[in-house]
Amino acid sequence: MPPPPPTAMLHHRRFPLLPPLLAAAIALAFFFLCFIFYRKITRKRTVPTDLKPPFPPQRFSFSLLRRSTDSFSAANRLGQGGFGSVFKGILPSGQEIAVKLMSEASIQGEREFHNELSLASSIDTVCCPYVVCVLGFSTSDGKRDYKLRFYGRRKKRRGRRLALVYEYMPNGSLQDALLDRKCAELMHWNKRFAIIKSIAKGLDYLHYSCDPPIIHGDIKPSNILLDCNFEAKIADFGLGQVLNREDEMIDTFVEEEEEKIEKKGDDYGSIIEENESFVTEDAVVVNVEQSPDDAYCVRINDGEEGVGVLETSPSERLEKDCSASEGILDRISVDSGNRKGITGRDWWWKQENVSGLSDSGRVKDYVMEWIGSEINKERPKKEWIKSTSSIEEGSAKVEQNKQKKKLEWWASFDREAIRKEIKKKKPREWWKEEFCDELAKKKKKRGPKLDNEGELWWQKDEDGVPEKKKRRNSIDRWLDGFSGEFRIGRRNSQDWASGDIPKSGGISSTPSMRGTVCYIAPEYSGGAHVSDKCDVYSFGVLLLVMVSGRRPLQVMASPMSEFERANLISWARQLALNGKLLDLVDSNMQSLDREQAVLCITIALLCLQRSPNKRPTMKEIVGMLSGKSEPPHLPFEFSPSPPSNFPFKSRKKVR
Ligand SMILES: Nc1ncnc2c1ncn2[C@@H]1O[C@H](COP(=O)(O)OP(=O)(O)OP(=O)(O)O)[C@@H](O)[C@H]1O
Repeated sequence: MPPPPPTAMLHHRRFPLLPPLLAAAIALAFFFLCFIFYRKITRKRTVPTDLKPPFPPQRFSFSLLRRSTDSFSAANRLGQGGFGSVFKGILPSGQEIAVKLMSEASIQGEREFHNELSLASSIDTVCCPYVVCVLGFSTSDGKRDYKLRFYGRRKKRRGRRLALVYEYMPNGSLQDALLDRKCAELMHWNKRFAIIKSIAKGLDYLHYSCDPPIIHGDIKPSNILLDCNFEAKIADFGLGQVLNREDEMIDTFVEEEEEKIEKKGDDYGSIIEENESFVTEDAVVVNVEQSPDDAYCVRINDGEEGVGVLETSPSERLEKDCSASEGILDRISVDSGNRKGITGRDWWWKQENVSGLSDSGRVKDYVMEWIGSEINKERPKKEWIKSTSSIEEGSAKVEQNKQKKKLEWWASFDREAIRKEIKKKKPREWWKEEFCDELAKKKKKRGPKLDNEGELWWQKDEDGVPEKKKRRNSIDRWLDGFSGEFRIGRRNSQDWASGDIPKSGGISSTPSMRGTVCYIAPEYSGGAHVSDKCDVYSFGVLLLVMVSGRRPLQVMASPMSEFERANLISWARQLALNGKLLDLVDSNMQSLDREQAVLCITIALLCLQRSPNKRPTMKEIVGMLSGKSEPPHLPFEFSPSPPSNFPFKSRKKVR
């Protein structure tokens, strides 16, 4: 009898595939481990080692940001903006950072993300220490972000997460430090003047030294951040745009034409004046601020159907309809009936902390009354404020005709023809010689911003391999889709209008109007091209806020005495007319330099002129502030003693 085969031999015969299967499993495990090891290595590369500018913003891994901010904990939350929250984080190297986590649902947030990154590559924060440095960004791919549910099915946890990483600014925003915390450091004139100069230099850099030049588009105290020494830097380029000098020239041309028509007494000219001056000069009705408990706010908001709503209280309100595309005001009415419920348009009212006003309901009434009287003062012959019914019945037709006429007039401009005309008449304008030629020279020296394959720096992966050569995910395709918008330097207004999601969660900004109401230049709402003079206007408002240490619209506890000061801009103009500019200065200010304070207010009034052409450039303003150029004179209309033979009429159009 033959001996029984050894058990191993038996197994071998029973499972002939076992050895190759085992070998395959070991090989697979080996490859898997290699893959994990490779991922670890490549991930490590996404943690930038040297975060000292200049450098193009780097890609951070989302998990690193999550770890450095303690999972975006509430304790690390620095603030909340329109497109998401900002958190403090500490990198493994010990470097402090601020991470702006874009809100998941916000389309505008995605735009801001893209915009900020596109523009960040143009800003050299070494040359210009007055701009907050964007250290990097992170895009987490939602597809891979799963969590295991208890019954074993995998569920998508969240979508794509976008984050921007900035240098950390320990003293937060100017809004917070000056207006809310009222930091002692900012009560010294020297500090405030230094901040003013820094902001001016920052804007000058953006307008004239950046390649390409940039319009910030949203200058306001909450976008000025303060470092540990209370040095100011400009932040938040979410609404920034590349400056297009040609468009600016066309605007100048159109403005000149408007003025010609106005001089001729054309009816249409007066329509523009009415519409624009309402926004500009009676800024009280369009001002918006996140109010403190004791402040009173009036807001214009871009509603769902492109309707601008001016609200003064839930019970009384001013309402103004705007054309969604042009922002043309065509109807204004006062509804003085008692409103029981708060409609959708009253959302902002609910958002504001109105509890502080409850004991001073009279304040609202006074403000309302005052707004009415101010508007009546401005328009003594024309009944601007009427009951809703009377406007609808009586003047709807007239308004419609005016509106039609205005639209026709605008449509009559052939932009291409104008462009040609301008080039023919003035073939080499200063801006071409000084600006375009300089740009061309710079470009030659530095080489193009795009690499050989026409890719933007941030479209490349962290290891430098162009993204095109790799598998592209949805974020990349999306980013590509938007990039053209910035190269041509303009945004389509429809892009904004279609956003629908109010910035600041309905608190402070309105992206369809491209700025923050109250700081926004009047021509924004008139459908004009965005120019650097829009930043100049916002800088003017900021100057007044810095000198006075208060918000642009605010009524304090005692309504009657403070009443005429509610609107900072009107009040400043009034003081200028009375020759009492220094009354505007913050009463808490220490070691005031009166000459510098007067200089600042004068510059502010120059910046706040209705016509963008009349406003100084940021370069001129820097010259004035640093004493290199002649101190400016007040705009003639605000001069306290006009020649007696001149029929002076402040802020009013002679009709
Ligand atoms: N780099 C930073 N360092 C320190 N704090 C910051 C930094 N960036 C933002 N913050 C804080 O986060 C807040 C929110 O900033 P964010 O730019 O998102 O919104 P905002 O400018 O206040 O509002 P909006 O989005 O309407 O313009 C700021 O007011 C500031 O206090």
